[in-house]
Amino acid sequence: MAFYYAEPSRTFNEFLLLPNLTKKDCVPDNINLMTPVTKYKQGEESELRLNIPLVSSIMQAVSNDSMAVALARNGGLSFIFVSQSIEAQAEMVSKVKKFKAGFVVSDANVRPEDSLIDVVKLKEQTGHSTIAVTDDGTSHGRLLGMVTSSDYRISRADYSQKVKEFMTPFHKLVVGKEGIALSEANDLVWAHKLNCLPVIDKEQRLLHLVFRKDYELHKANPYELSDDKKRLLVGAGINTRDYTERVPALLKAGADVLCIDSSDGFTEWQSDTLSWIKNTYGEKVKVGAGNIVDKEGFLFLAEAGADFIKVGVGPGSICITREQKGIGRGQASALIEVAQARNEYFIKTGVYIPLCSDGGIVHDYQIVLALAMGADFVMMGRYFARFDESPTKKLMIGSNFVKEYWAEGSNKARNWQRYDLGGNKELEFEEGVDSYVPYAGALKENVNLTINKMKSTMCNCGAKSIPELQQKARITLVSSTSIREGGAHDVILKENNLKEI
Ligand SMILES: NC(=O)C1=CN([C@@H]2O[C@H](COP(=O)(O)OP(=O)(O)OC[C@H]3O[C@@H](n4cnc5c(N)ncnc54)[C@H](O)[C@@H]3O)[C@@H](O)[C@H]2O)C=CC1
Ligand SMILES: O=c1[nH]c(=O)c2[nH+]cn([C@@H]3O[C@H](COP(=O)(O)O)[C@@H](O)[C@H]3O)c2[nH]1
Ligand SMILES: [K+]
Repeated sequence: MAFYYAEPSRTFNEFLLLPNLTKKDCVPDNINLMTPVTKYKQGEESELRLNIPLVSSIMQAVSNDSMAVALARNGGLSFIFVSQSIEAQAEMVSKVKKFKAGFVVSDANVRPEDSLIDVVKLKEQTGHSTIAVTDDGTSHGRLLGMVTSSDYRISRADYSQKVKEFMTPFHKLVVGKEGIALSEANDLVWAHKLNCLPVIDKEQRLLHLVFRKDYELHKANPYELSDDKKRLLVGAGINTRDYTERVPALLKAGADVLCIDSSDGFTEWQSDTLSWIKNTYGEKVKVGAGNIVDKEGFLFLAEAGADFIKVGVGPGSICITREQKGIGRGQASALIEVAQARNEYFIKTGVYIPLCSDGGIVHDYQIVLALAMGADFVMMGRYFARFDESPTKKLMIGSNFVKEYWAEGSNKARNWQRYDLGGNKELEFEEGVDSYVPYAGALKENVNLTINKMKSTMCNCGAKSIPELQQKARITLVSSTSIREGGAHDVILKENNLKEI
């Protein structure tokens, strides 16, 4: 006979946190959001920790290198999406590892023999008006000059004119030498009234550009997440098919942690993948697994060697897996049961396995709720897709800006070879939708606001750290009428266009 759960499965929306005594030192400045990513033994510390408990989803529409850089600079971590070729994914990882704050790789480059028309086209394509002239037209070729808008006048221009005739030649450029510190580069920018300083190596090859306008961006990032060589941390998704080739390539590119990306982690595909990684590399390579929604799934992946475990089947904003396959569980119920299993496992074995709550976060407070329920960090897709740094197009719909956001199980994402499951194409069905999300601006401002709100909630709960919150939180179910009580009610909201009379 089938097994029946006694309780219905519940979502984050059905719970609230109660205030605990807030002591006077429990203020936002004193709240520590550091959290473990990978498993550790009792009395030891996790080898990989986040400064804020947020990671971005393993999705084409969310986690590329620009998202990874922005998020790591603010204390969280991205897992670069796996639904692309091994080479392309490794290249993204490598870009994050090579990132140096304030030093950009030039993305608009020409050869001296190219013409003004090429410059104009390139400017249109990239949106950048500072163009490097290198011997081979690549971003790391030998630097021969620079072109900016002030070097030519479109109205009078002869489009066939060669770049070498109007560029600012190398001997007139102020340049920085390889190894220059950002502060020194900025001093040169200011001393010579430059807009851009090229940095070159001993062979005069172009390495980076340092822009005056980026100066503001170089302000301290107190949460920045980096390794012992001051390189940003980055994660990468893997699948249960091509891991013998993908994992070595990602590690070579510098990935700090891996995570198996799947809707269903309770499979022998996953235990095989984990075994292969641990047998090949031992414990030094860290890999998360999932997704699961119950104690059985947790224990299976824990025994298989997962360094962290991801919880969530079907809660995501773009997910239709529950509708399509009838598989899933309310995210709160899933997390509560898995967290209890994790705590029991810790008591029994002395090994603490961090949990990641994946999908379904709609309000900032729900992040705190997920942490209070036992998650160590949360993975979000919709949240991050809204920002400038996500890989998707920003569009105008009506009078609003939106960004594209599509599911990994949508046809759009599946136009990628791993979805050739060998079966009849006509029998395939989508497990996610293609959508838009409201555009929200830069990651930094949004994450700062979210962190501020989370700290405020934690102050009410009298918890100065995530472990303390997990210990102390008091959580209540809410009835549907108390949800109504929680919003503005029985008043006429002013923003409802009441004109003054
Ligand atoms: N968290 C969620 O609720 C959901 C997430 N998704 C996302 O969609 C994407 C695709 O997820 P899935 O379809 O679960 O991908 P998947 O690659 O894990 O599984 C696809 C299919 O391939 C099979 N399979 C896996 N490894 C195999 C191997 N080595 N040999 C033969 N067959 C194998 C699986 O059993 C499954 O039928 C992921 O990005 C996932 O995160 C999709 C649905 C729900
Ligand atoms: O049912 C699904 N079908 C899909 O095609 C799909 N693609 C992604 N995901 C999962 O959704 C998470 C992001 O959720 P949010 O947008 O709510 O943050 C992600 O982190 C994934 O766990 C999918 N789930
Ligand atoms: K399964």
